[in-house]
Amino acid sequence: MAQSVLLTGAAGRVGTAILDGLVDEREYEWRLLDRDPPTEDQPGEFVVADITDEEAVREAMDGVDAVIHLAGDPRKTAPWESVLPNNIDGTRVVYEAAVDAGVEKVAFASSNHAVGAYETDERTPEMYREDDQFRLDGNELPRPGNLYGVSKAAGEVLGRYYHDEHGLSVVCVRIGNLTEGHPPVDYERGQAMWLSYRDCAHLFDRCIQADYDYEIVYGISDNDRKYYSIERAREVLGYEPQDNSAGHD
Ligand SMILES: NC(=O)C1=CN([C@@H]2O[C@H](COP(=O)(O)OP(=O)(O)OC[C@H]3O[C@@H](n4cnc5c(N)ncnc54)[C@H](O)[C@@H]3O)[C@@H](O)[C@H]2O)C=CC1
Ligand SMILES: O=C1O[C@H](COP(=O)(O)O)[C@@H](O)[C@H](O)[C@H]1O
Repeated sequence: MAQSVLLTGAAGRVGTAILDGLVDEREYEWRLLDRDPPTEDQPGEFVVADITDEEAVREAMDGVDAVIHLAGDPRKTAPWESVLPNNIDGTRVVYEAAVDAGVEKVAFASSNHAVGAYETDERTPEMYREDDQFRLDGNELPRPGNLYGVSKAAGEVLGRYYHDEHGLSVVCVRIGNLTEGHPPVDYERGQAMWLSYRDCAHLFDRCIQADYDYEIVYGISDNDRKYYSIERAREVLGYEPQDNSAGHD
């Protein structure tokens, strides 16, 4: 039987990359959720709801095997008044409803900004370059450089709690810079953390398919320039990225 997957934040950029890459490739039964109604035909049932609405999220979770949780405020400048409800409380609501519905796995869209403060003046810009050996691998403590990053670190810790106390399988994907078609231009940091649309779709597909307990992995393509290791994503999820920001100049 096809696995049923709830995709929150389905109308956004990451949601679009995932759906574009997987709809014809995989026989998932998609349930899509976003507070913004769809503007075109969708490949599954579309629930218009806010993730802070506990009852609506519970209903959307019914019969679901796995959740890809993307909904939230993605702005690095997002104020506390927005990240507290949308990114922190909304994420708690999603995990809680997943546990209550007996969902097996949740993949949480974390961010490079959960660890942005590792990019110190002493390390940059050298760490964005190919010959630099500095790597973050997911074992380091969060070190956010803004309140958005704090909210993503909170989502990761909530996932740890729902795994340890309730047995939910959780993978937190610290997504780099998702840009369609080509890596960011004239932006070394963005090139080091580029995630192509097809690698993004493949990575979240692996989050649905693989078995894990609690994991933090980096979501970037196989870039020559990098300061995030993708080894854990390869080992645990079977992630095999095809793109590289090198060679796009
Ligand atoms: N695009 C990127 O490069 C990166 C994205 N991320 C994370 O990935 C996730 C998706 O990001 P994007 O697709 O780029 O953002 P986006 O803004 O394009 O999509 C987010 C979607 O979530 C929905 N949403 C926001 N708050 C909601 C709420 N309270 N209830 C229901 N729906 C809500 C919005 O309507 C929107 O469709 C976010 O959590 C973001 O923090 C993390 C790192 C990098
Ligand atoms: O978490 C996010 O990170 C990406 C990349 O960060 P940036 O500081 O290099 O722009 C960002 O584009 C995205 O909007 C955000 O959600």
